[in-house]
Amino acid sequence: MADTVSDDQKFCLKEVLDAFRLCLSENREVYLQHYVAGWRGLIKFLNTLGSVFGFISKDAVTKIQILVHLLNGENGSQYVTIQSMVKYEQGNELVDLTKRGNNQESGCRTLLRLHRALRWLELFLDRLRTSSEDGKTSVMCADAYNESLAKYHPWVIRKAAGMAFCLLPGRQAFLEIMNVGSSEQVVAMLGEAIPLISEVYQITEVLYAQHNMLDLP
Ligand SMILES: CCCCCCCCCCCCC/C=C/[C@@H](O)[C@H](COP(=O)(O)O)NC(=O)CCCCCCCCCCCCCCC
Repeated sequence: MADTVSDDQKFCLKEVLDAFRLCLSENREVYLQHYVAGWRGLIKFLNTLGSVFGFISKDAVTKIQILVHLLNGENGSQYVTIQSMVKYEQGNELVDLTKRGNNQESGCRTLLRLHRALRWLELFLDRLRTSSEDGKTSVMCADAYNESLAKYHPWVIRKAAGMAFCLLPGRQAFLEIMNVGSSEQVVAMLGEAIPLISEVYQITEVLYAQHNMLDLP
């Protein structure tokens, strides 16, 4: 039977794992191109979950597009790594530091939103990896969200997110959408992916802290 979803739209955890592996340079810089690719892979997953998640996917896609635009733009060479982006945008006053101004679509503030979401992902995937067969994905997702991203979101977004989480598929179906194989194989691959995601997160967190950019408006 013909598959209605073509291969390049189909989510595969391996693709995300590979992207986050490629993110790290030898001297622990983070390649923006692969960071964006990792997010693109994750969005494919979100899109398989149905239209209730559309408002989340739409926001993430908008942010990815801003970064891709910068990467492919005339100053693209300044955006090779997150480190070079921070240096370039800060050095050229391209970031709004205290209140929203002319630089609402800076790479730094845009990436910060995804960076905060990456912490949610790390917490969620770790819960998924260590959960029992009857673990509830909606609870894992909500707990991870409340521990991370929720504090940056207004009430109305938290409410909408909470409602969407209740519609997540159960653990088994969730693991199957990852297209890796048996549950044990998915769990093993998560065990490989989470430390990489965590490392990318930590490097970015330290960099943003050093530049006082953890609260960009
Ligand atoms: C698997 C279930 C997916 C649940 C996703 C959990 C995260 C919930 C986030 C709710 C965000 C709602 C949309 C709007 C957000 C914006 O207000 C807000 C602030 O932006 P602004 O400063 O430009 O106004 N934006 C954000 O915080 C960025 C949110 C980006 C969320 C990306 C979530 C991607 C989830 C990918 C799922 C992958 C599942 C993992 C499987 C291996």
